[in-house]
Amino acid sequence: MFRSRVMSVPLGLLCRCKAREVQRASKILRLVTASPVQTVRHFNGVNEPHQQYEVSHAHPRVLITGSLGQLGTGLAKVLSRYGRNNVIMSDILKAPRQTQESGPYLFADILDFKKLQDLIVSYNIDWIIHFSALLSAVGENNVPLAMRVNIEGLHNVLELAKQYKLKIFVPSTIGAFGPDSPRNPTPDLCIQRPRTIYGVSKVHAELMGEYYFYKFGLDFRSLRFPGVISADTHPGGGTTDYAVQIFHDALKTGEFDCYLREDTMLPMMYIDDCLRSIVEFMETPSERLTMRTYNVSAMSFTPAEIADAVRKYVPNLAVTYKPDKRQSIADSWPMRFDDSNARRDWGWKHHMEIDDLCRAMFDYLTPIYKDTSNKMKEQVA
Ligand SMILES: NC(=O)c1ccc[n+]([C@@H]2O[C@H](COP(=O)([O-])OP(=O)(O)OC[C@H]3O[C@@H](n4cnc5c(N)ncnc54)[C@H](O)[C@@H]3O)[C@@H](O)[C@H]2O)c1
Ligand SMILES: C[C@@H](O)[C@H](N)C(=O)O
Repeated sequence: MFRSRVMSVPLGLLCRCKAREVQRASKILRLVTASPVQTVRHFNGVNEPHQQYEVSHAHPRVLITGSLGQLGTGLAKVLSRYGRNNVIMSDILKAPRQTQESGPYLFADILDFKKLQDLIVSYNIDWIIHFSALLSAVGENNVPLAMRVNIEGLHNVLELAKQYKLKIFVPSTIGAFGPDSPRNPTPDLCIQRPRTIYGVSKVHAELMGEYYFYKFGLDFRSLRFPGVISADTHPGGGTTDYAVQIFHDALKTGEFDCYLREDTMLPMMYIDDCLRSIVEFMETPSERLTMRTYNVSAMSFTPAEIADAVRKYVPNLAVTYKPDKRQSIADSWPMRFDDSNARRDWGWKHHMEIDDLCRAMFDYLTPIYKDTSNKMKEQVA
């Protein structure tokens, strides 16, 4: 459970008070700090107030970097249980109106150390959830940028988390393993020689975080995720994106071109399980963790298997397989994940299997595509 920070009594106030007044002053301060909700003024670099927000002191204040991506959008909603203004979303993109209206959203480039420092101090941050990254396929297309965002960006948040004693979560991935790792199943501890800049940057993150934990006592936590599947946001350019695209194409055209071979088995997870794992892991007391980086798993399937599952909803779906350069990335990744350590240490359990995932995707997407097609018909008529 999160323990709220103890506010210190200002020295000047104490010196001026006699004993009875000291007691009275501390009582008042205790009352003020015990109050679960306070209005906090945030200041920008020129000492102008940003805005006033009601923040809950019973819960951590969380900064999410890269929060407009596939995972951040969902996690911000899940964490709103900590209080609407306890979750600070940040990214380098213009946020949709809905995000801007749902709580604090700020521009923050992960490469800008000072700006991040300003946010952490001004918003009195307790936890950082560090999502900014270039994923596997886009990373291979721009290696220098991937090195900057995924490696330099990580250095910035690690150093700030150390400086301000924050708890920090940095996701890792099945992509942190390579062709020399055991692939079926892949355990937590084994050889890691990934062949993508994305994978290399994630091994770097795991090792740096663990180093900061042992050297400086930083509460660094990481989960290695499978390919994450969600309906409300599009994935950001990974090798597992096909498993989201198939649902959209099935509903839009009934035809799907898959860039992986039909027998390419990869670990996958539905977004709700993924987000729940982050919250449960972050809320686990440190003493229960025997490691700082854990595999988490849900299911594994091939493109042929997900196509069959999708055909229960779109029976005439036609799929063609045209492997491209993402095939060699997928061929170097785990086929199944061994997550027994996460299950043992902090009780990790997935809820969704392949049929649950298909139901959830169609429940969300079918009305949207029906609505779009009705509107198009109306326009033509
Ligand atoms: N989605 C998955 O399948 C999956 C699986 C395993 C691990 N992960 C990890 O989870 C994290 C989030 O993944 P995601 O799928 O949401 O990614 P995403 O690509 O959807 O989102 C990443 C976000 O980072 C932002 N970003 C890029 N450059 C930035 C910069 N310079 N400063 C600040 N923000 C910047 C982007 O604008 C984007 O919104 C990543 O670290 C990723 O490696 C994702
Ligand atoms: C697996 C994960 O890290 C991401 N979806 C990718 O394919 O790059």
